[in-house]
Amino acid sequence: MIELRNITKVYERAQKKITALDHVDLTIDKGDIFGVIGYSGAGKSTLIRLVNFLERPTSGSVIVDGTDLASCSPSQLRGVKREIGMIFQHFNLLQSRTVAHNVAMPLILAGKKKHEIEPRVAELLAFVGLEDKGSSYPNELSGGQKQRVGIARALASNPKILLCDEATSALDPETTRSILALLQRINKELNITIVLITHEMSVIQEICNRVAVMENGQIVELGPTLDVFLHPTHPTARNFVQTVMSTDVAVEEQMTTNANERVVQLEVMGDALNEPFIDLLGANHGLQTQILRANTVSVQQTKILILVLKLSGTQQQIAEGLTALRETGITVLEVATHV
Ligand SMILES: Nc1ncnc2c1ncn2[C@@H]1O[C@H](COP(=O)(O)OP(=O)(O)OP(=O)(O)O)[C@@H](O)[C@H]1O
Repeated sequence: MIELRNITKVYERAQKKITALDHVDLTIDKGDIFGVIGYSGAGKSTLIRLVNFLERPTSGSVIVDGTDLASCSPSQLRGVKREIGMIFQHFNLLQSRTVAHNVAMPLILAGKKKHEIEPRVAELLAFVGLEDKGSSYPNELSGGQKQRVGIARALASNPKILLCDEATSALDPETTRSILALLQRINKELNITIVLITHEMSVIQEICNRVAVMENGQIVELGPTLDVFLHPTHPTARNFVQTVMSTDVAVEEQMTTNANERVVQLEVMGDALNEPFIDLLGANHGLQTQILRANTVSVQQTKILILVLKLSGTQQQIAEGLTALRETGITVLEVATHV
């Protein structure tokens, strides 16, 4: 649906060159809620603004729905852009216009007639839960309500893609959750592909099915959100994951002094969560189990239990116990044998 091919973007300011994007390749599929995360200056805004050609690449191609944007005439480009809505951190509403007028803006600009605009605006306001706010002004609304107006406006021209530029960064956690739930509805009910940029891993965790981690204009980690959460490889990805869950196994946890001990990390999800697997390690395999650490985390409504266990028993008992765990569908990572 969206392809960025070998994109480099260099800004020139006062004869200084700043490489904001450095040979970026990225494919975002139809139906994705795709998250881009990175620290300030990583290149996230530049990347998202390329998708609707608010920025043009210095080199490389931006392909949206099969169309190479560089090859479009101005009128073709306007057509492509109409299919891409965008919402912003600071909402970008016209303060002197009513909520209804703000939502109607794209329709007015597209030359729609009043009798078409009014029912569409009412429908959009109802969709975002602001049916009674049409005649209010933006400064009479809360931050969350303002973002709902921004969302209604972005949806007015029936886009296929919605770009979200730090859309929840100015909102409190509760309001953030309600806006993220609205974005999920937009993705599911309206079949709109969503690309969002954020510096908060909790946003990625809540709604994104795939994520790219950026640093210094490059994508340093890319994959399904669950994979990146469970097995981040790049230090920056690991740092972001650690803002919402602990992943490192402490040094003391890795120490076992006995050849008949093994420290393992288990990742348990789905049906395996209902199994008495620790009891079975004792009952069926004669193993003693000490829980060193237990964490639960939810990624996109999937609950995961992460356990670090110290198992004590003969080598054979341990091997059989680990096989039984794997057969239950549990992922077993061996943290350490003995030192
Ligand atoms: N219009 C511009 N002119 C010059 N340099 C720019 C411009 N826009 C961005 N940059 C530079 O490009 C780099 C990437 O910026 P970008 O805004 O894409 O990063 P970001 O990850 O979105 O950061 P933030 O989270 O702070 O918005 C930064 O070094 C920034 O200073």
